[in-house]
Amino acid sequence: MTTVCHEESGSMSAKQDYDCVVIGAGVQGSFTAYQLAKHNKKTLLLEQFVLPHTRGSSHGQTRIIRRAYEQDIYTQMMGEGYQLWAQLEKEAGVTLYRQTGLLVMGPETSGDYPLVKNTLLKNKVPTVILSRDNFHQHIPNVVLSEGHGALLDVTGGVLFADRALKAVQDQFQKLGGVIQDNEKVTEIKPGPVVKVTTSGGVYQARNVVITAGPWTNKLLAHTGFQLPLETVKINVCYWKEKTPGTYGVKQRFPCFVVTGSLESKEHIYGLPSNEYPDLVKICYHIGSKTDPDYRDLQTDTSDIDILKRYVSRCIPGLVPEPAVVESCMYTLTPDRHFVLDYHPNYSNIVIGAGFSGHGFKFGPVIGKLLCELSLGEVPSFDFSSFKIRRFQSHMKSAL
Ligand SMILES: Cc1cc2nc3c(=O)[nH]c(=O)nc-3n(C[C@H](O)[C@H](O)[C@H](O)COP(=O)(O)OP(=O)(O)OC[C@H]3O[C@@H](n4cnc5c(N)ncnc54)[C@H](O)[C@@H]3O)c2cc1C
Ligand SMILES: O=C(O)[C@@H]1CCCC=N1
Repeated sequence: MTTVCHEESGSMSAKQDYDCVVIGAGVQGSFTAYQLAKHNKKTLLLEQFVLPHTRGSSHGQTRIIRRAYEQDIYTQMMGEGYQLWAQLEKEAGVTLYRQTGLLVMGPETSGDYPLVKNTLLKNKVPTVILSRDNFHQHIPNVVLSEGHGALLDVTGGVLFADRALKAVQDQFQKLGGVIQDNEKVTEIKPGPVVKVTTSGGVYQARNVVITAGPWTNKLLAHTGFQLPLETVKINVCYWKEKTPGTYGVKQRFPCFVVTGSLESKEHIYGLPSNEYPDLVKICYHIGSKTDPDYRDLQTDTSDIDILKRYVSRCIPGLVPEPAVVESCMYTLTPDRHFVLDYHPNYSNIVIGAGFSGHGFKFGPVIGKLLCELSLGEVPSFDFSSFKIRRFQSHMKSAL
């Protein structure tokens, strides 16, 4: 059992016991805590900021959901992902997903486009391949670049991100889970019982899950370990429609990604106008290095220049100057694949990190896996691609 103490006027007063403490209430920590509570574990979810907040990676109204990926593993994980999102919609009585389709465009014979096409077809995902001749008929108001292929992942769409985070946190609390926000974890003392100190108290638990997004290495430093992670700031740009509704979610305009190649460095994605009237979200997938505690001091806007050129060339119905710019962060691994694993030195500490700018859609699947790892259960999918040992050479040089 777990003892929880709070320092009040210098004295320590005992509070509730917990089986597991989850650190970080972004999408991954919230789904992990929810799964643990579903398994009747007394779970505490700690968050440094007052919820909801906009300082990490999970805020904002929308995210893309898709099965279109270069690698089978993600396409297959999303098979279960869609089911788990639908389950949460049912439990919480809210709509979290809107199907729009995902338009994938990119150099037809090089880079990621042919890999994505192959994965979709191999995994029998409903897909429409668009020819240059019929592209305009299906997707008016978008210019397909010379040499690019185009296809539609029919399952793609928009996830209502803020609403989803609230829904999963509410369900967690309904199951008896406890959220303590405005409590920053300042120390982790590993051991058979892990001691977690926050700005508000001291907690002990047999199991801890670290889902701290861009702050992961700051927390892991307390355990004498570092992952090869890099945090980057993304300028989240919204572009005004010249004619309102041209690219609207109600007009069934799809989400889209432009895949890159060695020759074409465009890694761009967009979502239909929805959350702000007449504004389409279009971002560049490569950001500038930042410290999560000083995100606003990173003022590089070279990504916006790339986007302006792309918008004026390929999305002619938009004003090629962003009307709104917000901020968000990616936590990148060297290979852009996730970290889902036990701490290398402490088997009762589980780490979920490095979601590399594409983790939101997987939240329900990742929560399930991190819960299984924390409970010592056999994982329901093969997570070998996400293990820490793949970074052996990076870690040696980092330490
Ligand atoms: C601009 C942008 C667009 C994206 N688009 C998509 C998309 O279309 N589709 C998609 O699937 N994914 C997308 N992603 C990626 C996705 O949003 C992230 O992978 C995901 O949100 C990561 O969640 P997380 O829980 O790991 O991190 P976070 O959301 O950052 O959560 C970590 C939490 O830990 C808390 N924390 C950290 N340190 C402490 C501490 N010491 N004590 C207490 N709490 C602490 C933080 O405050 C934070 O709330 C996008 C990301 C960005 C930035
Ligand atoms: O994860 C996603 O689907 C989006 C789109 C591609 C780039 C990053 N995030």
